[in-house]
Amino acid sequence: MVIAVDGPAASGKGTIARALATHYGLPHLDTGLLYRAVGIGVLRADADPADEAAALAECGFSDALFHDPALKSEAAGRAASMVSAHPQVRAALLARQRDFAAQAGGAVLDGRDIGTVIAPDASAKLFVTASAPIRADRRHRELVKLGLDVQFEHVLHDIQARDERDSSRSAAPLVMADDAALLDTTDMGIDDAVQRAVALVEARIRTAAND
Ligand SMILES: Nc1ncnc2c1ncn2[C@@H]1O[C@H](COP(=O)(O)OP(=O)(O)O)[C@@H](O)[C@H]1O
Ligand SMILES: Nc1ccn([C@@H]2O[C@H](COP(=O)(O)OP(=O)(O)O)[C@@H](O)[C@H]2O)c(=O)n1
Repeated sequence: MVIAVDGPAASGKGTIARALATHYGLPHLDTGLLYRAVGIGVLRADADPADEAAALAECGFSDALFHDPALKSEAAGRAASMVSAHPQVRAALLARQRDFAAQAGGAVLDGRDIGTVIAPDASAKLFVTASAPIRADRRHRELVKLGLDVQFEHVLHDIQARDERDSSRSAAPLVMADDAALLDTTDMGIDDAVQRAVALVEARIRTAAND
């Protein structure tokens, strides 16, 4: 079984994807980490994330980079959002994600284009969202907990800029797949959101079994 979880920044998609992976005993891939790894590579090379060739040169990173705390920073998120708009970068990272989705037994992946591009035939697709101020509040708390000195207004502005960039790019923009179930977590705590996500996946599986 493949479960696709997409949505904008700090909507809770990673939390939900991890919980679904535990619930169904499936491996999980946070695909945002791939774009963050390229973004941080570009920044460390003192290059411009808007430069497609410079971004493409950073696509050969190893999985070890996923554990680098710098990937969590706002700067990495911003750079990731810029490098992810380059079609050649998306193409370079495609096989890694498709291979993960195709492994025996299935997988859970979260990102922006899982249900539309990476795993269009996924058994269940969720599109997780929440209002921008709520998402900014969650991300702000997360960054403060990590010991980073960031202002709420700055995080909100960053999230809104990323929403705009991710939704308006021509290569695999952030859009809800036609056959995805919408999960708005604005007024839900984590436990409620996870319970609702499991219920939506179960409903999807039941419908598929009856088809
Ligand atoms: N429903 C929720 N209510 C409150 N906090 C949440 C909820 N879902 C996630 N969070 C918290 O918000 C932050 C961002 O969640 P995360 O799952 O990483 O989002 P995303 O993967 O969409 O960027 C984390 O600190 C997480 O614990
Ligand atoms: N499948 C994906 C995952 C992330 N991304 C890009 O990578 C950036 C960082 O993704 P992320 O999932 O780590 O970000 P958050 O939602 O956790 O803030 C996003 O703003 C997107 O531009 C993408 O284009 N496609």
